[in-house]
Amino acid sequence: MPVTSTVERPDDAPEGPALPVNELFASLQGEGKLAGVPSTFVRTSGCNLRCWFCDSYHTSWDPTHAWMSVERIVEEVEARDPTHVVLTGGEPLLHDASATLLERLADEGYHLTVETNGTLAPDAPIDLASVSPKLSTSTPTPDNAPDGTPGEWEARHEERRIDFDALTTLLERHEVQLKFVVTGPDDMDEIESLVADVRERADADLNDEDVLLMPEGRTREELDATRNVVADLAAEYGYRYTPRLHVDLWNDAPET
Ligand SMILES: C[S@@+](CC[C@H](N)C(=O)[O-])C[C@H]1O[C@@H](n2cnc3c(N)ncnc32)[C@H](O)[C@@H]1O
Ligand SMILES: Nc1nc2[nH]cc(C(=O)O)c2c(=O)[nH]1
Ligand code: SF4
Ligand SMILES: [Mg+2]
Repeated sequence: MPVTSTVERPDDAPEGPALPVNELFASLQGEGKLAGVPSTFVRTSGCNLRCWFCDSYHTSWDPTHAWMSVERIVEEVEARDPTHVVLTGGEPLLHDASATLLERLADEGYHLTVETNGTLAPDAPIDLASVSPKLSTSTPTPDNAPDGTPGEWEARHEERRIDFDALTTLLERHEVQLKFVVTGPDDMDEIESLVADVRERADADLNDEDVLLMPEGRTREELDATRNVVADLAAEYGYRYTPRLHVDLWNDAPET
């Protein structure tokens, strides 16, 4: 199992700014306040966290990818003729070249969403920062980690998962949605406390309608166990519920 937090750049990577790309595809935005909007997705590989439930295993626990120059990525995006582009991962903001890509895509006039775990806040043009801070229930343990032995990742994940400086910087610079992966009612105290802390520290407002509860689940069957529980929690606490449309529609098949 790889234990690197980023992915090595090989000698034969393209010259200049380039990114390790796990997949690039057109679909509907499945999550958040833009759910349902046709969008082109660029998924980078490599993550600084290791959520036990990560639905993108091949960008975190076992990263696979091809290195693509930023110019080639822009061409592949243009070929799909989108209005909305979503940069995701893995953790896309780990890579310096993500800012370069976002600048190039902003020049082309696309609406840019970045899906991020909220531990990094580089200066980059972002129309919607879709921030998913990781709760304590995301931490890998020997019982739930994909290979049963999280080893050093349990401590590393726990230490890194919340960075208030990054969270407040994102909120002050961009339109933000905070999208929590919810496993059940026991997550709510932590969410309430995190939202209160962010509000206290940030020089920008965070409305309840921009706090989203998303059911944990990689498959339709897993969502069957969480969807209604989480929808009821959203109604009870006054936060927004977000579905996982790509799981409901396509069971999270690759390139959806
Ligand atoms: C694979 S992550 C990539 C972006 C970034 N690393 C992050 O975690 O926000 C994309 C989105 O999927 C969510 N996600 C990952 N695994 C999930 C699961 N098993 N159930 C629900 N959401 C999940 C993340 O919280 C995030 O909102
Ligand atoms: N359709 C679709 N919508 C998404 N929204 C966020 C995604 C992600 O993996 O970041 C995602 C994804 O993987 N597929
Ligand atoms: S932060 Fe995102 S990409 Fe990284 S392990 Fe967690 S869900 Fe997966
Ligand atoms: Mg996904």
